[in-house]
Amino acid sequence: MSAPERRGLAVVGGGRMGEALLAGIVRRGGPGDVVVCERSAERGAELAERYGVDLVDLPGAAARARVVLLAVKPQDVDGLLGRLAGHLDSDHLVVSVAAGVTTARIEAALAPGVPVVRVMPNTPALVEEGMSVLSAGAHAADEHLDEAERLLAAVGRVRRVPEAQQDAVTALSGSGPAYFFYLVEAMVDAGVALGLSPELSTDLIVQTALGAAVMLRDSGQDAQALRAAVSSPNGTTVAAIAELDRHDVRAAMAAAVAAAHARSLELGAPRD
Ligand SMILES: NC(=O)C1=CN([C@@H]2O[C@H](COP(=O)(O)OP(=O)(O)OC[C@H]3O[C@@H](n4cnc5c(N)ncnc54)[C@H](OP(=O)(O)O)[C@@H]3O)[C@@H](O)[C@H]2O)C=CC1
Ligand SMILES: O=C(O)[C@@H]1CCC=N1
Repeated sequence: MSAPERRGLAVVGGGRMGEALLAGIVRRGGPGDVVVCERSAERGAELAERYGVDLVDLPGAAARARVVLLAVKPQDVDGLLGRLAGHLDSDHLVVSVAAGVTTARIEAALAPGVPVVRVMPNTPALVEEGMSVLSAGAHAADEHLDEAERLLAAVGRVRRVPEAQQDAVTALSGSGPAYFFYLVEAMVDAGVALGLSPELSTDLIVQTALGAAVMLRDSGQDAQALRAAVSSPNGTTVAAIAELDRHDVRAAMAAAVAAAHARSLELGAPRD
C-alpha cells in the first residue's frame, strides 16, 4: 500500500495503557483513521466495539497506519518487532510506550532509518489528564517528535527529555499515579479505623486529593508552602506530619522511586 494511504494510527496492544490512550485519542478526534491490534481476539473485539475502530492484524496495522503505537509489555516487545519489522518502512513512525525499552533496541529490530519515538505516558490519559514524556530515537526528526506530541496532547500534557532521563521519568510520572492511589487507600483505611464509613471516608479523601492537585497546579505556590498553610501552629496537621517524619515516609518514597528506576533499567536490558 502506498504511503499516502497510510494516514492513520494503529494501537498495537490494547491492555490498560493502550486502552487509556485509545480512549482519549478517539474521544478527542473520533475513530477516524484509528485501528487497534490485539493478541486476544476477544479483547480486540471488545475494544473495536467500545471505540468504534477497526480490529486489524499486524500487517493490517502497518498497511493502514502511518503511526504505529506499541503498547505491549516490555517483555513482549522483541517478539512483536520480529513479526512487525518486515511490514514497516521509513515512512512509518513507531511510537513505543514500553517501560525501559530503548529506542536503540527497537531500531535494531527494524529496517534501517525507521523513526522511533519513546514515550512514557500514564493512565490519567484516560481522563485527558495524562503526563506524557517524549524522547527521539536516532532517526526521529523534530517533525516526528511534533507528530507524537500532537497525538499525546489529545490525552494530557506533554514534555520532552533526552532519552537518558526516561527511566527516571518512568519512576516518577509513569508509575506515579499508583503512588497517589496507594496513599489514598491508606488514608481511606485510616478514616474507617476512626469510625467513618468507607463511602464517606472515600468521598472526603478523593475530593481532598483533587483539591490539593488543583492547588498544586494553579496556585503558583509549591507543595511546601501549601502544606505550611494547612499547618496551624501546634495544631492537628503538625501532629500528623511529625508522625510521617517519625516513620520516615520521605525515605520510603525515595526508596520506592529508586526501585522503580532500577526496574525500568532492568526491563530495558536486551534479551538473550
Ligand atoms: N499501565 C501503565 O500505567 C503504564 C504502562 N506503560 C507501558 O505500556 C505497556 C503496556 O502496559 P499495560 O497496558 O499495563 O500492559 P497490559 O498487559 O495490560 O497490555 C498489553 C496488551 O498487549 C497485548 N499484546 C501482547 N503482545 C501483543 C501482540 N504481539 N500483538 C498485539 N497485542 C499484544 C497483551 O495481550 P496479552 O494479555 O495476551 O498478553 C495485552 O492485552 C508496557 O510496555 C508498559 O511498560 C507505560 C506507562 C504507564
Ligand atoms: O508498572 C509498569 O511497569 C508500568 C510502567 C510505568 C507504569 N506502569
